Amino acid sequence: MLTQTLLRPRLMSALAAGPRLAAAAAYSTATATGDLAPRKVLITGSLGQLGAVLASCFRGHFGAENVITSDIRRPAAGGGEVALAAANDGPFVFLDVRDRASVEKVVVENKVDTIIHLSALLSAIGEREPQRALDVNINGLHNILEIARVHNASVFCPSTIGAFGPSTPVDQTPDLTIMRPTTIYGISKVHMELLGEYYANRYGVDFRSVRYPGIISADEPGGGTTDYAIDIFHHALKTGTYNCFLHENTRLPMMYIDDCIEGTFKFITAPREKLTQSTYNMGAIDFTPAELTSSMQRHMPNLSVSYSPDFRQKIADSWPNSLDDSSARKDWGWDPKFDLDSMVDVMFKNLKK
Ligand SMILES: NC(=O)c1ccc[n+]([C@@H]2O[C@H](COP(=O)([O-])OP(=O)(O)OC[C@H]3O[C@@H](n4cnc5c(N)ncnc54)[C@H](O)[C@@H]3O)[C@@H](O)[C@H]2O)c1
Ligand SMILES: C[C@@H](O)[C@H](N)C(=O)O
Repeated sequence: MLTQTLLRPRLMSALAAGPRLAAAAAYSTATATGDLAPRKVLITGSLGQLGAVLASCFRGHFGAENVITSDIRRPAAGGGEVALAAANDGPFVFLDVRDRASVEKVVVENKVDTIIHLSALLSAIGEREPQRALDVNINGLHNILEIARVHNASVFCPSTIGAFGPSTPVDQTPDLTIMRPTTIYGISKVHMELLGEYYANRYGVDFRSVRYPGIISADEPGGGTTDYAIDIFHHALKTGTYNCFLHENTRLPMMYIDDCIEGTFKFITAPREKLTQSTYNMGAIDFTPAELTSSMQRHMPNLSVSYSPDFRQKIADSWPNSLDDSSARKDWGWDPKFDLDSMVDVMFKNLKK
């Protein structure tokens, strides 16, 4: 398997250009597996927690002008440097994924061949607004798959540990198992996994998905159940205290953003023939709020955390403790690097900056 790490001239000039561009370019060193042929990429939901960073990674490899970012909102002041860069460092268009004609126009006019479909309502916000979650997560996906079928584009759309449910085996949850989620988010993601596979088998669409755990980064999270693991850092640095919305012993699978981006880029660029399934578990670390607190107390011995579980506790209780990701490791070389302590160290380093 051809593996290459590229530190492109574009990254070198971004680093020379100053801190904002350098922040955006930081992810362009991700490793590709195999196919680095030129691509024309459309990313939906680009201003969210993952989209901004993925856009930076793809622009670093394929050129800013070849990666169109899009969202239903404009980058807000205070939305973070990487989110601003996602909109400002290359083409950005306003797109509502529920509006098929608008998405299709962008794909056709720009000869897009790769769609990274990130627009979604996450687990907690989905339970607050189930009808809007259905609309965005289901109708948006239908539009993307149809456009990909008609215009011969590949699709990457992430799934989640939220696709599992209370009857799923909780430890080392395998790729193929009982999937009866109880949130609208999880139901929409199981639908996405199955429909994507149908489009692959029936129409030959190159559809790929991974089940991410909770992703931890310095950027603002989008309204999920794993958000506590980000919020806690911000509160700790501002006030030295945090009131966690999950119970102290709630174990969930998690992953640091650098591993997420590195793995996602590897997966999307992996040769098709290496893949034996359309959706893969992507595990990394797992911990409880109490364990995260202990690790953070290495930096802040006086950090004080209290616990007031709310409606998100029920969601968390329906998800796995840890994932079996052996197929991802075997098929396309998934190899996460961050453990709990190294993730905490880098989060403090970045946030203090
Ligand atoms: N962040 C995580 O921990 C995590 C874990 C597992 C899976 N995922 C998946 O990764 C993807 C991205 O997640 P994220 O954390 O960046 O989410 P996010 O909530 O931060 O970003 C989602 C983006 O979608 C946009 N959006 C909402 N409705 C839209 C519409 N109608 N049209 C176009 N855009 C719309 C929002 O404005 C937002 O910027 C999602 O599919 C999510 O399910 C994320
Ligand atoms: C796990 C993931 O899908 C998201 N962070 C959520 O909690 O909803």
